[in-house]
Amino acid sequence: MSVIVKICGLSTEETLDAALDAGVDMVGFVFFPKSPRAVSIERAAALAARARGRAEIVALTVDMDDAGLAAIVDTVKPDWLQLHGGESVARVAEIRQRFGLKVMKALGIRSAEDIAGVPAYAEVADRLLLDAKPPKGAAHPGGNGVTFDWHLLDALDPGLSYMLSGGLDADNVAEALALTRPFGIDASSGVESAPGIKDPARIRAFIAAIRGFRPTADQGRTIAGERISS
Ligand SMILES: O=C(O)c1ccccc1N[C@@H]1O[C@H](COP(=O)(O)O)[C@@H](O)[C@H]1O
Repeated sequence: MSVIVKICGLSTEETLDAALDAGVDMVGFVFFPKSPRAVSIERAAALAARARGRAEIVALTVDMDDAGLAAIVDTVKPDWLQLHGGESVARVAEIRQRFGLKVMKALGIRSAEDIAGVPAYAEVADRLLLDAKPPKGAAHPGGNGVTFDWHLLDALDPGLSYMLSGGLDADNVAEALALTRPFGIDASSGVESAPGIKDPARIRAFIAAIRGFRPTADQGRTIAGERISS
């Protein structure tokens, strides 16, 4: 099974088309007002309509209440809700139940302690996204373009499925893939020319780097399949 690719924070037709034409699997729209990638619900709905059937549509939210989530779900009609804040295990389960959509929970990783908290979320989320913890004082919990020590993921149960993000770009994604075993890869700032400005050439190069990655024999790498919670 090949690694799936998500490009997050798209906001224009041109860059959305570049990702779709390059074979992206998931496209993400950011509903976090402080982000340079934030889009209105109406803008996201138009972009989602353009992408539907070609890639899965992800609505990225941060500690959003039910009314805000309902407005996005009703108008954008995403396939996934990405929860990128401090949502508790119980809140993730509640959102999944209430909206009847697949839920991807993003978890920030900086230390071994952060790894210890991952399995509980695997019980309630349809997918996990392991991202770098934001630098101290960062204005948003993701999209900061920073990597983390990928070796920390060695401590995870090999059967646990996850997507990887955090500072990934065309230059470092092969190394990340060689050291980890993600189900999918997600990037935002690494495919931009400036914060919030996606770059079609960088999107193409990033997806080509992932599609062209071949593990060496001694890496003996396996990709864990999806773990769908019941
Ligand atoms: O992209 C954002 O602006 C954003 C804002 C708030 C929460 C999450 C956000 N992005 C997510 O973070 C990952 C990693 O970003 P990057 O590649 O390091 O820039 C990104 O893929 C989004 O899922």
